[in-house]
Amino acid sequence: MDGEILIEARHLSRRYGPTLAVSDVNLTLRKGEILGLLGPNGAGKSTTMKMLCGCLSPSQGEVLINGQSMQVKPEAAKRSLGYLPEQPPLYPEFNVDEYLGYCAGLHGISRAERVAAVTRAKQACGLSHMAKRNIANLSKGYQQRVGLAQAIIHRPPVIVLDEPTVGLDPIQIQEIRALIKELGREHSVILSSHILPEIQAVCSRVAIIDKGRIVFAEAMDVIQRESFGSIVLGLRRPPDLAALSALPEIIGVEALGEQHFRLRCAREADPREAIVAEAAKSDWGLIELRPEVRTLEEIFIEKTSGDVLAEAA
Ligand SMILES: Nc1ncnc2c1ncn2[C@@H]1O[C@H](COP(=O)(O)OP(=O)(O)OP(=O)(O)O)[C@@H](O)[C@H]1O
Repeated sequence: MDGEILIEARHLSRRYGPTLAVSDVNLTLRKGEILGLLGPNGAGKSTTMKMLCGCLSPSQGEVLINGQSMQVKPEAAKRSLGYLPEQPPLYPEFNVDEYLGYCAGLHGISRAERVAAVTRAKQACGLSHMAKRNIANLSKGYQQRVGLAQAIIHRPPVIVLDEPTVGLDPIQIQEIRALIKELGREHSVILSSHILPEIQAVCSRVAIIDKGRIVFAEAMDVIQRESFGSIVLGLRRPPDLAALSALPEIIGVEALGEQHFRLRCAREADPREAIVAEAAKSDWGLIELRPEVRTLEEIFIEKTSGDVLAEAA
């Protein structure tokens, strides 16, 4: 994707004393993207999000928001950014209008423009009918909507959401995911989560973080296309492996048994037709041809299995 780059993290690292929580992370968020930062507990998601938002200084590296360096020009960088931390910064004794008006003021929105800004944010987050309700009396789902409304009150091009559905019930989770997708039409979004279906439901791209490092990053549609990354082939009269390796767009061959093979396909390739044609021509006796689906879950477990096993233990 070639959209304008709105967040660029370059070689970000962060230490807490002896703990290296984030190590040499490079990330980009482009216009129009919803990027999911997925990782097991303790992987470094929150630390990364805090550094992206300028709430925590990196031990090393740099963050650019809309071309402005968070380290050199934090005010300019923060103007382009809305942030919903894991614990939303709500004042329970305020009503929704009061709180959002206060947040608008913090973002430097003039008094004359505040009412319009609050109205717009309430509308975008489905809060118009809750305007006079005290935040303390709202359900957790509606409190999260208020958290999202404060993140977009100054119409930033980018919003950063740290674990936005934690602690919500299943219906609230569906609603907040739908709302994030809706906000993604107007804003580019980066959200962190340790919930795979969340990333699958909401994001256009995923980066997996494990032990402070980005171990995988790819567009969702490529993952779905690439889930077709290999083919299991069964042949009654197989040739030698070199002949299978020579098939078009095959980049690796593994024998699964005497008559079964796993063929790894080149990125975005679909060599099925060519394989069938060659098998017929060379009389290999084709008995099976099955694309293998590699789900995000499998990729996640493969890339983070150490942690998952440790957690299970
Ligand atoms: N203030 C701190 N002081 C010391 N260590 C910290 C601090 N904050 C985080 N850590 C450690 O840094 C590592 C990364 O933590 P972080 O909160 O960024 O991970 P996370 O992926 O957001 O996890 P979770 O999903 O559990 O919130 C963990 O080992 C954590 O214990």
